Amino acid sequence: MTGENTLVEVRDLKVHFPIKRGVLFDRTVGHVKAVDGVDLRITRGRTYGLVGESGCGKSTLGRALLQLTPPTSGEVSFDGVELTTLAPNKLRAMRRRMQMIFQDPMSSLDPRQNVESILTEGLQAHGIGGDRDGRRKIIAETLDQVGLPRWALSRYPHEFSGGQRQRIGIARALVLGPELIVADEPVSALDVSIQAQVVNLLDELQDNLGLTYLVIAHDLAVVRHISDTVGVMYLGALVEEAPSDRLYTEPLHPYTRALMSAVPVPDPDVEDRRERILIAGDLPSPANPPSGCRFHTRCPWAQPTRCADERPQLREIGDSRVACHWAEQIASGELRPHKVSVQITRPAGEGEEPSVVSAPTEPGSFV
Ligand SMILES: Nc1ncnc2c1ncn2[C@@H]1O[C@H](COP(=O)(O)OP(=O)(O)OP(=O)(O)O)[C@@H](O)[C@H]1O
Repeated sequence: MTGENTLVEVRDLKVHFPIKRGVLFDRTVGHVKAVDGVDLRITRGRTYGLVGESGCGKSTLGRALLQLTPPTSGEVSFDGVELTTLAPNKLRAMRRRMQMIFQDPMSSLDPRQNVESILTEGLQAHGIGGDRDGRRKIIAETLDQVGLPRWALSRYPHEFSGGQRQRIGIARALVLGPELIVADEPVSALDVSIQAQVVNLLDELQDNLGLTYLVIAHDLAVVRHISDTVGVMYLGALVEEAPSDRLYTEPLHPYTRALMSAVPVPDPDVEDRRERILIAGDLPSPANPPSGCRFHTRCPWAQPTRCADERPQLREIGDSRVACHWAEQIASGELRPHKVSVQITRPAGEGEEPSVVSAPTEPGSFV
């Protein structure tokens, strides 16, 4: 049952894209299983961060949640209303309450429209604000909220810096008074110095307006700062979900452990001696995912039983949810990793190049 504070609930969501072949007649020869059975809940007023490497299905999940990409199966409820079966006119009205922010505002903003026109468009489409004066009032408030000056209204997207353009993108979403914002890589196109400003703005807007966020990012640092809960995706499915701090201090799934081991540590001494878990092999194709646990082909802890033939479901361990048959035994050290390289970066001495030393892992050395 949907809890009182749950704004979004996703159940067994799948998005399979057909792979077509043929010159005269399109033949479906397979499916890219971009999202393949995701369950998650987003609490009202909170931020859910979604991480995972490129191609794991994060953007497709975000778009399917907003019904911008039609799901193949599964359910998405928003404030208790099932979206997947909603009549198009009702869905349109619902869309005002769910907005999206994109990675690259330059490609998502029409270069021929000035800022006023960009912000007016949505208001008109949804019949918000009444007459011109009413709309202007809403737009002026929105500009204040995102920290853009009034003179911005008559300017065009190319006249702004990357950070300011992202503020325009945020204003375009905000002007409609949404409750949920799906932010797909909101800062990854920006200079590092600007990223923090935009992340802080999103934080501030959440505090002031009670917004709920789904933030999609490959950068674990961005997600950690902003998220209450983080979900880790691998090949179309969640492998772990936990309160943000818990995920970073006690990752339980082997894939999460590997991702975390790649995050730089601010202390240079620790950083120099930091061990990295290297995941073997390439990301398998989502058109032909491995049987059983999708990660078993690359997992340093893969076991001869269960992993290859039994797909692990997300199950609760403490306040995390983990899709690994062996999570407890891995956490306790009972199971040791195998055939893994640990990489230690040695700092360069004077006149030397920094060197990377790879060595076979002592069993359990990074448990
Ligand atoms: N419209 C589409 N038609 C066919 N395949 C698609 C389509 N959109 C995405 N895919 C495929 O689905 C998989 C997941 O893509 P998606 O963009 O959701 O991943 P992602 O984790 O957001 O990656 P990135 O960060 O690179 O965008 C990829 O293999 C991608 O090629």
